Amino acid sequence: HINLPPGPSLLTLIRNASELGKLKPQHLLAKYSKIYGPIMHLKLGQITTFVISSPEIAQQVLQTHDLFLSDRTIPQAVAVLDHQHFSLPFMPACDLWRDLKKICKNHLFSSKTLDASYQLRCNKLQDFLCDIDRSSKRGEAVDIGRAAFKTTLNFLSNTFFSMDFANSAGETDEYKDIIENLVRVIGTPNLVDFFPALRMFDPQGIKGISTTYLEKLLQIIDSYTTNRLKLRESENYILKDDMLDMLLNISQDNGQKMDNIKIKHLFLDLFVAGTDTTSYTIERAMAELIHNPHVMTKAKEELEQVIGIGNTIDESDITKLPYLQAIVKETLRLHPSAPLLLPRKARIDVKICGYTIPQGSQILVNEWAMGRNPSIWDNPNMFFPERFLGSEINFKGQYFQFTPFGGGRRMCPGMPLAIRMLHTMLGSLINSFDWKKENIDRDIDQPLRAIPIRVNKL
Ligand code: HEM
Repeated sequence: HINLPPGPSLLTLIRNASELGKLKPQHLLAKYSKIYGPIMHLKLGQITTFVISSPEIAQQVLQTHDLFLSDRTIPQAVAVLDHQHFSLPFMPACDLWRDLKKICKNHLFSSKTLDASYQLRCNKLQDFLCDIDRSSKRGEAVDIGRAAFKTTLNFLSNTFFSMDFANSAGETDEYKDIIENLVRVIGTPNLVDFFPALRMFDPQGIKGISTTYLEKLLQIIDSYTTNRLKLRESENYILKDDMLDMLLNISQDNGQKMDNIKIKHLFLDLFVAGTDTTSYTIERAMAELIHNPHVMTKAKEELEQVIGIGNTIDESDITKLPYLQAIVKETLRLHPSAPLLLPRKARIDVKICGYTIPQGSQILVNEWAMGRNPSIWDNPNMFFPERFLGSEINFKGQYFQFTPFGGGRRMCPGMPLAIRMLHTMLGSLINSFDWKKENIDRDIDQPLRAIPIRVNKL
């Protein structure tokens, strides 16, 4: 006997489908949750989806039943060029996934590795501030999302390959185009995923777009890997402190664990998962700060006291800056860059709150809706970092009202690097410049353009 929770009928779903043009999926699902409750189901074509929007039920998914709910549904946008077989975020929780996750935890994102590549990121932070200084001298507005994207991309390409990917505005735009298109097509509800018979027709053109951009990025990564392999053949080659040499060493020692194909697909996922999320968070944080000048002032006061006005933030300063940390948390609460986390899939039938989640169904945790729920947060729509001061809530996956990096086995492995990038970039933007919005009538939800004014060091 299968006991499903309530949910909208097929007719309601079809009727509301047109709203998806105006509303994002998480907004529409939040509207449904208000009607049908914190665990509801939607059946469309071959996929039954469960949407969770309460911390207690999120805990059941991300912790209690994590073992059986840790596979993924694979969107067709990912199932091209064999990527589904190698994709860390989308493969099921299989042996290869366990190996890759272990490599991420113990090697790629360990404190030791991140400390070793710290100087490379410092240099990129200086380039970021120089770019903004140039705009400041010209009195020009900065497109914050684009500037943060360029720096995040170069943080990652230096941490991975010891080199800049984006040297010019043209290169930045090329990578931004590739990664934004991939994130968009992977996140777009695709009719083919619900009605596989439509696969041949690719009615929304999603497969075509994702093939084009995945191919481009795989080729770029492949050329860097091939180049490095040639360099490593030389007798006097000195190993670099980056992730590529670390993975090539693992592959040399154990070709079954790691090889060039796995390396290529892994880096692709790390670039796609790491750049858009981090730069979006920086852009939203700056939009909130410019909109809430008293928060900006308080953040500047803390930075002035701890590191001195106009100085650049060091990764080791982060723990001394509780208000800056609270700003990052508050931004992730209101603007989670993965608003529905990533879809999970039930390996077997699982019982939650007396309801059955049948094997094969998809589970979405609506992080966005929980972040704005008035029964969880006082004045949820207010940007109020103070709510996190003196609170033990963090984003490490144990507080289920706030899991912007997910939780359980599938939690984000890039979080330690994301934390370093977010705080140093945001802290330096606040401490080195005053900011004026280019167009005060522009809505807070729109992409941010702001004019920097360099602050003088004391
Ligand atoms: C603000 C920054 C970031 C946010 C908010 C974020 C958020 C997330 C979330 C919500 C998930 C899904 C977790 C789940 O299913 O429970 C995830 C997975 C993942 N993230 Fe991140 N992420 C960020 C940065 C990064 C960075 C910098 C990297 C790597 C360079 C990265 C790599 C990954 C990977 C590989 C996965 C898949 C893990 C798996 O399926 O086992 N992320 N991230």
